[in-house]
Amino acid sequence: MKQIQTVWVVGAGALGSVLAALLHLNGKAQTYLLGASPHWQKVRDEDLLLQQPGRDDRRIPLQTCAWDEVPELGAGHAVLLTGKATDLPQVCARLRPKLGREALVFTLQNGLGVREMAGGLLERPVEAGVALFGARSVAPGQAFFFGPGRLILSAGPAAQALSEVLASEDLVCEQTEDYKSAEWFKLAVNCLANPLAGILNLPNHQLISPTLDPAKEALLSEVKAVALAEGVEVELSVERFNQMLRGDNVPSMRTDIDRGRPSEIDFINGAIVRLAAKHGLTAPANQLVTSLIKCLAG
Ligand SMILES: NC(=O)C1=CN([C@@H]2O[C@H](COP(=O)(O)OP(=O)(O)OC[C@H]3O[C@@H](n4cnc5c(N)ncnc54)[C@H](OP(=O)(O)O)[C@@H]3O)[C@@H](O)[C@H]2O)C=CC1
Ligand SMILES: CC(C)(CO)C(=O)C(=O)O
Repeated sequence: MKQIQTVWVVGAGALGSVLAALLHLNGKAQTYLLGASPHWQKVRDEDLLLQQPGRDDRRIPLQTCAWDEVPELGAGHAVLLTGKATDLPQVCARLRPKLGREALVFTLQNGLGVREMAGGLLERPVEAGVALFGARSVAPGQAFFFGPGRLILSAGPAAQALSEVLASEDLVCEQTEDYKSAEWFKLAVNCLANPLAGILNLPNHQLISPTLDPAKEALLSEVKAVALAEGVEVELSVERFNQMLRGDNVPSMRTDIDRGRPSEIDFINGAIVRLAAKHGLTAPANQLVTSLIKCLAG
């Protein structure tokens, strides 16, 4: 059986910081947070402040690693790609020279085709998972974890090995043989939550307002039609979406707009528009939010 001794969490954002903290708290693998941002620097200098609704704040003494400190990564090492999909080309270019064939690589990022893109850039198979929970960093050195969460991994020995070191009562790790359905389910959630939060500047618990249900229905019906054309049935309804997104988190696309950096829209609603065209369908609602987000964030 594969075993993971060391985890390199690549991408020191909200998701990466929370995962690194959970790994650290489990204590089953040595964990390093790899990044370069002001947030990463603050964690390096002063630890991570982990905040979780209903829990006391905790300071987590995460080990950090700068890009020029990364050693050769081989057997027993796992890399979790957790930064923005838009940063993958630069991240993979830095990572590739360090990666031995035996190291495991997982992408836990949102967006369609991210796994294939990472695999192409790294010239190796990449495992994947979808993170069904919210995370947010509102100030350097701090991260909110809207847990407990679920992580659904593509089934296999690598997923088993990651679950051994990552699973806890705060994060249930599941495996699925039908990863495509899990990926599309999460994509559908993101196609509703992310552009609406981005455009309207609303947290999750306001996105569930019935006033927005027609907009969610319009987006979701197009996502489902495109998914069907791709051979996937998406088992999401607006009702289920409204039950899922009850927390205080603000979807990550809003953070992109607030920080003035490119959004992941091309991997989310933009992917629906492209695939609709490929199948001779139209996706006007997804096209609309894609152009609005591009106007706000690029
Ligand atoms: N946030 C969420 O709830 C969820 C997010 N995801 C997905 O996870 C991936 C990462 O998203 P998320 O963690 O939200 O992204 P963040 O916006 O928190 O972080 C993205 C990158 O921004 C840089 N960064 C972090 N903090 C700061 C700061 N204070 N100032 C300037 N730059 C900063 C980091 O760069 P560096 O690494 O170079 O240090 C980091 O990798 C995306 O694909 C997203 O869609 C998936 C599920 C839930
Ligand atoms: C599910 C959601 C919307 C978490 O809030 C997310 O994946 C994101 O913020 O990108």
